[in-house]
Amino acid sequence: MAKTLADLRRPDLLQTKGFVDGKWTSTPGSETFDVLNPASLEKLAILPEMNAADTENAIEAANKAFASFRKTTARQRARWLRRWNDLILENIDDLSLILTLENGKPLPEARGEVIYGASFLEWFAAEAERTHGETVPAANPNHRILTIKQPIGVAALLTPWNFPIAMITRKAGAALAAGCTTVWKPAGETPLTSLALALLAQEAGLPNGSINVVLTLNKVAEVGQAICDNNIVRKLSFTGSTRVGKLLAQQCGPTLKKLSLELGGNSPFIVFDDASIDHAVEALMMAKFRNSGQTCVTANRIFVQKGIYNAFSDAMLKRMQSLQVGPGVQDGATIGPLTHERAVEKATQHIEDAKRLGGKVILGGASVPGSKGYFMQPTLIRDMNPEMITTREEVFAPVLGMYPFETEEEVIALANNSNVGLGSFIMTENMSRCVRVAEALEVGMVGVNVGMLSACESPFGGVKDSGYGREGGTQGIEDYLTVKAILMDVNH
Ligand SMILES: NC(=O)c1ccc[n+]([C@@H]2O[C@H](COP(=O)([O-])OP(=O)(O)OC[C@H]3O[C@@H](n4cnc5c(N)ncnc54)[C@H](O)[C@@H]3O)[C@@H](O)[C@H]2O)c1
Ligand SMILES: O=CCCC(=O)O
Repeated sequence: MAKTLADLRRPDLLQTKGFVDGKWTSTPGSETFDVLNPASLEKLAILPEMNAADTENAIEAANKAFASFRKTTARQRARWLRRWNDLILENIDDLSLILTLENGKPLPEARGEVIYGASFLEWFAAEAERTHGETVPAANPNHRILTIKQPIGVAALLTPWNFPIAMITRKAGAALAAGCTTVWKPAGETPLTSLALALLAQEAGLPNGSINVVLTLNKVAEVGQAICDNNIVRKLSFTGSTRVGKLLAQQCGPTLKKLSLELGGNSPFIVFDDASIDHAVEALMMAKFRNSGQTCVTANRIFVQKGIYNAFSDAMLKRMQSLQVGPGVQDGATIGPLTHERAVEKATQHIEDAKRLGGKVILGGASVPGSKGYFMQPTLIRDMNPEMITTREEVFAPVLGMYPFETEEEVIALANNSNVGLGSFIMTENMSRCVRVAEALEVGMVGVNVGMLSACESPFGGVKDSGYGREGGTQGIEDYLTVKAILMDVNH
């Protein structure tokens, strides 16, 4: 029997209200929205549509809490984060199930995301105590200069639907470790995991008001504007599309908030003639099909050198034929539904466009007929060329297009011919080439003979229209800190 919400060991992890100042809240008579299972379109929960006034209350609560939270010791915050990490891992079965039901990803992948998400809490718990200042040699012999790092203030954390657990822990772990209090706005499609995380954070002892969760699906523009306009919010971190990232950056102009924007990508995946085919195929399976292709760093343009093109394409076809499309709760499913309907339409348009411009579909090529949910067949297209839409736009679906190339210089130019620069992947046994190409790519991250760029200890982020700021790594906490210089006259 496929699992449902009735299988939760702790039914209280399914919360259906906003979370403000440590209390579950909804305004009586307020509008509501439905959270749907993208595999079946069944309703999972009905949540309150929160509005600008609710958002202001959440910001006020975070501000009130900041007065005392900022003074807590880093060690105390680290203890809370570690306890939160432990509680998340203790409840991994329930969190994975809620994640699979609201987002669609297969249960084993959901478990992977829970572990990945929790790892940011453990990482930032340790980083909390490493936010050292400096002593600076002063030019004036009577002066001494120190720097200290302090929490920037209330942080607004806006997360997408593709990694609803890991994206919030990556932001909130850093913010709370730094001593900031937070207002979360999860994607309306996948808010249930954020609510479960907030509940566990409260159990871990994090003080009231340090985490507040605002819920909306249809009033997202109003809530987003209320966050941007509010002077109390000193930091905004957003993961999502470049379009919305630019809008938020404009809206935050008047209040000069510090921003972290982790936006769209268009990752090149480059296979050179000297690559190990088996290894490159497995790396591409990971880079392309994680979360059914809905990852900001997903391999989007697969460049394969001519000498290996046919052999690689045959091997990839064979490997892709083993993928199993199905609801994420179904045993053996490796490709779940896409998270919303727009994604199926977009992928279908990309496939039709590639066909029209000479691409050859050798596997899949359409949505899954007769299914209620948002299922797309894993699709392999050969003979892609730069005129096609997927060369410029991320497809965000299990659709893989292969482009032939001849030389290293040519593929670097092709890879860099993009307005975004987030992830990239290089497959080769030649280490000198790895270094040359990695240095030449205009991106924030390069995977060399790996299909995964994600690790809590590694800085994650992009260049160009992929945004700015880094999450994770030693850099992640810095985005939530300000440096204060203290200049002293020691002969006074
Ligand atoms: N970088 C990523 O991880 C990521 C995540 C989601 C989507 N995307 C890209 O964006 C494309 C479109 O997906 P989408 O339509 O869900 O992305 P989107 O950018 O519209 O939505 C992402 C998040 O932004 C929020 N949002 C939307 N409008 C907002 C506003 N005015 N103010 C504040 N928040 C707002 C949404 O609620 C959601 O939480 C995808 O196909 C993909 O290419 C990238
Ligand atoms: O899609 C955005 C983030 C994915 C990741 O952290 O691996």
